Amino acid sequence: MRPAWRVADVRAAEEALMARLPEGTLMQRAAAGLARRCALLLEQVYGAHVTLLVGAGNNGGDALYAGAILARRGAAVTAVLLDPAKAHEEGLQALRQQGGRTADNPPATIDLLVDGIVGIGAKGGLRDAAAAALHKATDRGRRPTIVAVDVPSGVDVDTGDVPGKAVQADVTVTFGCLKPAHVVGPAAPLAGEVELVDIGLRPWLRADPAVLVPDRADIAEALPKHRPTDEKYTRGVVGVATGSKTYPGAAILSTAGALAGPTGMVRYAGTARQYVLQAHPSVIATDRITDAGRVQAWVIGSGLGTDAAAATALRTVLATSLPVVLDADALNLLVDGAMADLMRGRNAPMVLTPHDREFARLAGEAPGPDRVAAALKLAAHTNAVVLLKGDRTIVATPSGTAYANPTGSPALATGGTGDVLAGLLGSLLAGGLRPEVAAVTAAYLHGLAGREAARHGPVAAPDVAAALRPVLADLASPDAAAATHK
Ligand SMILES: NC(=O)C1=CN([C@@H]2O[C@H](COP(=O)(O)OP(=O)(O)OC[C@H]3O[C@@H](n4cnc5c(N)ncnc54)[C@H](OP(=O)(O)O)[C@@H]3O)[C@@H](O)[C@H]2O)[C@@H](O)CC1
Ligand SMILES: Nc1ncnc2c1ncn2[C@@H]1O[C@H](COP(=O)(O)OP(=O)(O)O)[C@@H](O)[C@H]1O
Ligand SMILES: [K+]
Repeated sequence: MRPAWRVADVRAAEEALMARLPEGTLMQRAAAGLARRCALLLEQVYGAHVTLLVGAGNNGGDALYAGAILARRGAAVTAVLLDPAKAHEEGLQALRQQGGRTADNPPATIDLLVDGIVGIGAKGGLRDAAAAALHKATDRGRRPTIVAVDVPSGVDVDTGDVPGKAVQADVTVTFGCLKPAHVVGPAAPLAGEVELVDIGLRPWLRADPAVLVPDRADIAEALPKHRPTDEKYTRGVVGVATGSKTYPGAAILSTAGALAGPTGMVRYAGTARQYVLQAHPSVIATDRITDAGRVQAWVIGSGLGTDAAAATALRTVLATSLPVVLDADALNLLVDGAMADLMRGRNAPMVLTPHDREFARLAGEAPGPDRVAAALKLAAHTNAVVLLKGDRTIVATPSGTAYANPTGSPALATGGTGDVLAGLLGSLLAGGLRPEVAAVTAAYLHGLAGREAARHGPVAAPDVAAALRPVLADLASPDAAAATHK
């Protein structure tokens, strides 16, 4: 897992580390890493045109020192100082010593633009002067490559919110550790590719990380391995109570998701039985949950409806002592609080899988700018693991741990993909994974499947279910456990 820390924790670690080092050491380390990446992005450093947007703090200092290194190697470096009186003095001196210059406006030619406007000291969206300079530097025939220093300026570093104008970077070079804005919320895609430069901070980061990001090896390790002694029941059986006469597609899609998972059998219980059997002959299907036979976990909700029969189905599932995935209409049925006693009485794990509108109905308010905090709050309140869907799906546990999925793809923004996710998640739960591990694994695989499906053209939900197979095959290959997230 790759951890991300909040600003206050980064500041505390920085202070502890700086106390043992000569002044300026950390900035030198940061600037060296930044300059190295900038040089790699330029075809040739000598003669390249580099512009630095330099703000009032140390973020601008990093940019100036990196600019000095590039200028020493022959780049034509121009610094646009957004607040000349507050620009990092020693950094500016270093740049000038290497032949760099300052200008009021971005020059006509820019190969590489370095965003040193603001880093972890940011408050609110980009200020007008910074936004205007950014506009002048980027709104031109050939947009320069943009490297953000530490974070793309204008984002909220702790939440990943983007409250106003912000930089869209191609690459972000960050120092010491990841921050939440690199991995959650609308800020994450603005960071582009994120490179973490080691400045020696890690041993001093003593607080719990704000959020954890799984990589490929984590997922490969979490997946249950088939054993030669296995038979269908030892691999776990998942029960799927989804769909209805009105929405049979949801039943087909959630069972498709479940069939791609690790369990040895999928049981379906509901009024879309005939449709499910037609689509998936290996499913054992009944009309009612009470007739379904033994399972190790239930998935309930997608396309179920919210009528009396749906409420009875939900009560039946909640009354079991089995792990349960609550999706879509099952979440809507929880809103009026009629099931609150049943929820409270449960010892077995529950995973709630809301999208933003379902979250708002359930929590009484939209997730808002801090999606991690919102998901954690609902998880604590319901004593369930919450999987809050989105580009960077969040998984939050009642005990306060949060994960951010890195594999999301906009290709998944199409009807029915959530049903596939719920089925897969149920299978992972029935396969014996802890609920948060099942949720993180399902979101990761689902995102990869969205990407895989998108390689072949426009994506519909059945394509995502089908793409889970090559994705799982790839992960199960012997070298997957050693690989890191690409
Ligand atoms: N931590 C570490 O280990 C290391 C940290 N390092 C580096 O230091 C950086 C943090 O530096 P920092 O503390 O000086 O703050 P920083 O982000 O430059 O911002 C300061 C100024 O920006 C302004 N400003 C605020 N909001 C704004 C907005 N929305 N739009 C425009 N401007 C805005 C505001 O100005 P003011 O209000 O004062 O006029 C404020 O004073 C960090 O990100 C990393 O790059 C590395 O060198 C080494 C190791
Ligand atoms: N822009 C996006 N980028 C990445 N993933 C997305 C995006 N939009 C939606 N998704 C994913 O697609 C799925 C949609 O689920 P959901 O909203 O429940 O759809 P449905 O109810 O139609 O099945 C979720 O897994 C969500 O994380
Ligand atoms: K920046």
